Amino acid sequence: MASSSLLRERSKALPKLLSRLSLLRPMGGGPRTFPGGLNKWQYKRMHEKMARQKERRLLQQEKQLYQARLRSEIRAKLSGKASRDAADSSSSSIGGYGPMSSKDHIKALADRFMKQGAEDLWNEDDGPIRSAPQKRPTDPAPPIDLRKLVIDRRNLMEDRVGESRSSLASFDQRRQYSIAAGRKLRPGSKPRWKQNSSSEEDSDSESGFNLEGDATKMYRETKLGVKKHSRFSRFSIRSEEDFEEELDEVGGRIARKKMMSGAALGNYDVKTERRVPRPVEERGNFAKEIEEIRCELRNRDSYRNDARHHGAQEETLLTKTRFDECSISPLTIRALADARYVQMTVVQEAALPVCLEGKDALVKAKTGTGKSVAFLLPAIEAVLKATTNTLNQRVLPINVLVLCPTRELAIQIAAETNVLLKYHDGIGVQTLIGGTRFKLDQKRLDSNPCQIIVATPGRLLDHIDNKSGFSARLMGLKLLILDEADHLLDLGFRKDIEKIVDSVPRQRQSLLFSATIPKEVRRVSQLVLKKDHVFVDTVGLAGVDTPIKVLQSCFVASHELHFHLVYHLLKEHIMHEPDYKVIVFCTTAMVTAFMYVLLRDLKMNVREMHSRKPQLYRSRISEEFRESKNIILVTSDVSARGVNYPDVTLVIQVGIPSAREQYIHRLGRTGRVGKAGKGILLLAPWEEYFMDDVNGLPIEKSQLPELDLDMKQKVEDSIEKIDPSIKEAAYHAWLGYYNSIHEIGRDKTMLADLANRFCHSIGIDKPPALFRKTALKMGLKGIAGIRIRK
Ligand SMILES: Nc1ncnc2c1ncn2[C@@H]1O[C@H](COP(=O)(O)OP(=O)(O)OP(=O)(O)O)[C@@H](O)[C@H]1O
Repeated sequence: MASSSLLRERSKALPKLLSRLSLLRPMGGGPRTFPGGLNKWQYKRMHEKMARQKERRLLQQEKQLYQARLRSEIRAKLSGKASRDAADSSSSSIGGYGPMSSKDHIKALADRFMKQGAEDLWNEDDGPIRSAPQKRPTDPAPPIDLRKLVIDRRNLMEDRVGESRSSLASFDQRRQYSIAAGRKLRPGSKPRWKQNSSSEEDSDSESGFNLEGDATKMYRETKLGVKKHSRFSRFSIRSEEDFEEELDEVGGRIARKKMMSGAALGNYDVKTERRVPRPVEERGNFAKEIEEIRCELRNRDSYRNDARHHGAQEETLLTKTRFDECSISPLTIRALADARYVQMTVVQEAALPVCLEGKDALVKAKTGTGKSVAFLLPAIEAVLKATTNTLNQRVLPINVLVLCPTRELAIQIAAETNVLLKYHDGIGVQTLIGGTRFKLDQKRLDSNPCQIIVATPGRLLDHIDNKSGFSARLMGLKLLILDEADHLLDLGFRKDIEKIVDSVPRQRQSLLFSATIPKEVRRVSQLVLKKDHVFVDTVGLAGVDTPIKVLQSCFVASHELHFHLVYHLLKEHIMHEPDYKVIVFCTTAMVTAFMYVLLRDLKMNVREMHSRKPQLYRSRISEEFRESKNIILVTSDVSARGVNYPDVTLVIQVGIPSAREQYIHRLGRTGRVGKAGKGILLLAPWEEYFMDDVNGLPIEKSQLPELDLDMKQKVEDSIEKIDPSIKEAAYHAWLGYYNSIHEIGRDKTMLADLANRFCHSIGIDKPPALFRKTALKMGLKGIAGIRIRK
């Protein structure tokens, strides 16, 4: 018995032994298996990938060291310490100023990373973040400086005079937007396409980043307060630092000028420029002046509202500048004319000169104002320029990469590119987006090589990592574009963007576009942009971020009434708008699914779109909604940004948007290209705090309408009929969404209570149970009102 079982064991072990031996076989002939059951090629590719990753890691470290060193040198130079250090240390000096001692270098690095707000520049490899030293609580609050208040008031008066001028200018049909640039245009100078030939001096100053030249020039210009004007006198041109400072100054003027990036130069970038107070006798009665200041401040808001009101009538989108005035290919101009694009929009007029010049730019313009064309034209020019140099290359390089946050947006931009490429036979564009088969992408790339790729970050990284030869093609990249840049630089996408930026050449032009650019994004934009990039802002600090012709209102009602209200508002709108086209935004995919089923049951012509739907379905619905009238699209945030559905008459947002920016983008699906539109925000009473986040936007709080009893009953009957699994999924999704919102998610007991109220509103009495793991992850285990699955 024993010997037979031994025999059986041995016979089992034999195949394993043989497979191990096969690894040791000499090279040549016959199939071989490698550890993990990989074949030879998979094994080889795995090793190549690992080697690439290692190389990338090393490069990254080296890059960081280099950049840190460079920053230290700049800092040392600006503080004048370098020469002393050079004298102290025996090491050689570069260009007249020596490197810092290692001690100073470490101190400088610490300064730079410990600066408040530098967390975004922190890298995993840099080690843990420590908070900046806090101000001691015992520090007495600074006394109110009455003199400063009076001086501030004078500045306020100046601002007001400036504003009334600009408002007059707007009556004069002139747009106001600002370009914050490292290089400034001279008074009366023309944009590139208007100049016969650029002077040598100009091209010298633009070539490369001359540390000394640029910094000194910027300093001189900022210090002297030089404001230069281009041919487009309506552009106010400011250095980026001016702009940053202005942002900081909103709450009251600070007599300081910041130079270079605060995060990069530590304290050395702060120049103190004292305002000289006027002698006392000149100042008159302080008390009276202070009272006037108060009055001024009170009036200021109403004055701005007035200006906005007038602006609403005056805002025009198209400028007098025509596309054929700018130096783009005649073939593109023909295509533009075919698409009936003759005059430029404001953002195109402002951004094209900068982008065509080859400068890095961060561009902010309202939703629906033609940003896509503003970056696609330079994209085509970049390909044309690159093609002349790459005619004989065996592999066709990818010259332009456009990154978008959503698949629908990528498809739309590729379609728009094709419109502009109508007469360019040799140039192609392709999309790389999730939700399609990877193999199909590969086939398309091989059979139909293209120079322009429009991609979502995840799928692009798949190709970089897994498609042999793709990274090599990316080495020909000349222009990187981030559409909806603030979203792409958000935490959700940032890591992917960092990886993509690491996979493309450093010598490239980068353009970032969005309708919203929060301050924090301006800081991290340096992940992609060069330091001397240009900031083109067609909205301006005093401007409103939303289209002026869109009427915005807000209803506050308890959850139980939300679905009834949505139905009522839709009915009303349909009655008054024969060609209605409505988008209803919900907080999550599953809440969207619930809303869709409800409205469908209420016999509305409704479609649904969210991330849980297959890509083919999403594309079909997107196309149908674009082409149709008298239709309602219920959607999650997949449709919030960039997608251009023409003639949307109403946007309803149910529940709080994830951020102010998201509110603006969702609203921007209506009122495109200067058209009129309507936006309604529907909040529960406890969500009303969001109104502070959208402070400054012209949203009017509206009275709740009387709800018809029959209609109420109808909605309740429909809710009753909805499948319990849809309701359950909606509850779970709702809980997840609000848990992730800081203001609500931090008080778990309250969250559970609110979730129960939502539960009632969708017709469930008892909240559905959560998986133990999910509850743990969400920090909801053991919270009253949260049920856990047994
Ligand atoms: N010069 C032009 N003349 C007329 N129409 C234009 C012009 N440029 C763009 N458009 C139209 O403007 C509409 C909006 O353009 P686009 O989608 O590029 O806006 P956007 O600024 O990118 O909006 P969002 O911020 O929502 O992404 C499109 O329908 C486009 O066809």
